Amino acid sequence: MNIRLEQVGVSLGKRHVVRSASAGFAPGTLTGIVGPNGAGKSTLARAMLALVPHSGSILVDDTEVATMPRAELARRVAYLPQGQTLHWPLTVERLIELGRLPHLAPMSRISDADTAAIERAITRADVADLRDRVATELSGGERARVLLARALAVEAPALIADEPLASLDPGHQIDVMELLQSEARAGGLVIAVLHDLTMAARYCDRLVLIDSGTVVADGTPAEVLTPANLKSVYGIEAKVELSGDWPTITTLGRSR
Ligand SMILES: Nc1ncnc2c1ncn2[C@@H]1O[C@H](COP(=O)(O)OP(=O)(O)OP(=O)(O)O)[C@@H](O)[C@H]1O
Repeated sequence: MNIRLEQVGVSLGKRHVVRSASAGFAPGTLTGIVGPNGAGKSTLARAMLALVPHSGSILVDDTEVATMPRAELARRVAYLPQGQTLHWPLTVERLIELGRLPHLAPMSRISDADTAAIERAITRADVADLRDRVATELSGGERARVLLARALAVEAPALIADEPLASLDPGHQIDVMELLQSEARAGGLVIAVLHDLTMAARYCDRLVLIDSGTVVADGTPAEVLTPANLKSVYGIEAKVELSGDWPTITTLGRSR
């Protein structure tokens, strides 16, 4: 499975939120999409799920996403949306079960294979202790892990996670990044929208840096997270050390 973006544009209202974005995503790779607030990261992720109309082309294995039947796209690309609110007081287990919906024929019940996938997702996202809780009563971090479990339950060859670390404590941030990395190591195509550059540098194989709706850098963390890029895109002065296995970034302050 491959995802390829060619000259993608997205307009919301009168605003050109994504402009001429081109990038390719391959199996076995954890790619971080980074960039400042409002850069267009979530919009680009949503375009890859055909949730907003786009110009240019977004190809999933040579098929344009806009023409792909919704259920097929949902089976091929799992999606963890940003900051989702829950409206129904379902148990955690029932909520995670919803991840199997793209696999179910109309009016059919979940199969043993679906149950096994749900159990794998519960284990991988470390939410077994929450399975009988009512999802609307969870803390922000607990909810984030449960929603990740729902996305994992799809067992799609690709996963797009929009800010999967939001509201997580440091330990669970590491757990989630290790989980995303292991999905990629197992052959998955994994894309994560991230704000934490240290986590992005440490765990991602590749980073795509977005600014004002445009891809401004695309490469290894060391290639992308340069002091010059951090200054021009985020407006910060930062020290980048390349001595270890991944670049470490110390933010020194706003650039003047
Ligand atoms: N429905 C909409 N109509 C008009 N503009 C919108 C709409 N939705 C989002 N935008 C604008 O599009 C731009 C990109 O938004 P997007 O959510 O993709 O950014 P982002 O990079 O994910 O930001 P953040 O890091 O803050 O989550 C922002 O300026 C936002 O205000």
